[in-house]
Amino acid sequence: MNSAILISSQTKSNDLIKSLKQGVWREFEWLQNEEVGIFSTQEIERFIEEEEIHDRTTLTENSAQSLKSMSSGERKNALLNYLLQRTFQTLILVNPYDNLDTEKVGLLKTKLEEIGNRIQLVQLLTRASDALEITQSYFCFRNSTIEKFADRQTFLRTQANHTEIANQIPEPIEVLELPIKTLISFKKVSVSFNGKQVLQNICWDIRPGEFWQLRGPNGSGKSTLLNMITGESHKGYGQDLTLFGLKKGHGESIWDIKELLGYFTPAMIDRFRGYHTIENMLISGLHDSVGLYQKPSHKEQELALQWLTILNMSSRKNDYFHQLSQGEKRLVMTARAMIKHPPLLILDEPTVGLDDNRINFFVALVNKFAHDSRSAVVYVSHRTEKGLRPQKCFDLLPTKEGSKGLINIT
Ligand SMILES: Nc1ncnc2c1ncn2[C@@H]1O[C@H](COP(=O)(O)OP(=O)(O)OP(=O)(O)O)[C@@H](O)[C@H]1O
Repeated sequence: MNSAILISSQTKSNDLIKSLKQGVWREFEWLQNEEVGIFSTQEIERFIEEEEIHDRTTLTENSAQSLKSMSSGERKNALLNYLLQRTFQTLILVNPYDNLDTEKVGLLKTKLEEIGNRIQLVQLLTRASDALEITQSYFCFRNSTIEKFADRQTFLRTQANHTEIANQIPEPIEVLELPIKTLISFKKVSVSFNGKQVLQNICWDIRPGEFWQLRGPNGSGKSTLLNMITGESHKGYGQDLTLFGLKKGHGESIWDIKELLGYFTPAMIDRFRGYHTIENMLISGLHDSVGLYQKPSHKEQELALQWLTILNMSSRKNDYFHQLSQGEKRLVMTARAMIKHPPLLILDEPTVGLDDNRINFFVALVNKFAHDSRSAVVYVSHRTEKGLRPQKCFDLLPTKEGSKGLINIT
């Protein structure tokens, strides 16, 4: 029986999977006796860790490329191919389309519908609209219980409506103004890896206050482009790339860049292991660290409280960050990236894994921030996020000679 279970971004999917396999839920008791494979981003992260720490290349035995250096789409394919070589009777899929471009989502759906005729699929989804057409029974995991829906229509009706944020975005303590007209300037920048051309003659200027969406299919070079801005990639050296008025490779340090940048990508949370309160986590955005390592000032605490009020978390300022759900952590980390109104804010696929309710709130927050602040915003996403209002899109269009860039005014 192919099933879909709607979960929220608060749900700890690993715990839910464990309880499903242990037969805690009557509706899924049959899972106890099954060979179960798991298809999720967390599983991919686990295999990457195995590769890095133990040098085990389970998913990439027949590939010249490491799992870590693969794009999200390539990683998903590697995991799916691995799972399909085993003899599982059931596959549990956790948000299988996260990080995939529209074409890959279509291909994966076709593949899963075909697999769903042979083995059982249990989909754990934060977005109701992701449920496969071949799904036969629909559930929701809410208040620690599993509830059954009468049919697909009732299940789909759970999707929330668009929301707006009424509060003004809090002003920063210090305004970071740069006396320049262009924050970032790529002029005919090209990148290749091991002879494979990824980016070709990219020209892109980001000016103060602009709201961009960066789009492109899996592997088109979005992260490669962003990594040249954040300093995570050395591919910008020797090219015509200007970051905050400084030509790349002319003495700028990673700290100079960090000061001017707000950045959030969900992987930051997966790698973060520290113990900090939510309040301190937010304030750490003013100090360019993840987690606070000094006593916060009264002004900083006041500012954090204003942000927590926007996030509807003001009563929880002293809770520990690691105790939050995935969705709550995302919101706190996004606000952390916004708190100092950096000249440039980069949000890299921030809504992956969030549920429909939270996505609506998140989109409203980003729209509001882009509108109220003087920060430029670059928002990376495969999905056309309903309600998001970027002014311009930078589209990467893959060709045999690497991706070309195209600017679209929305
Ligand atoms: N360090 C590396 N070594 C080899 N190849 C790499 C490396 N980094 C990126 N690539 C390759 O460059 C291409 C672009 O990767 P990138 O991660 O920038 O794409 P992306 O558009 O961000 O993809 P996705 O949407 O899937 O995250 C991919 O084919 C990827 O495998």
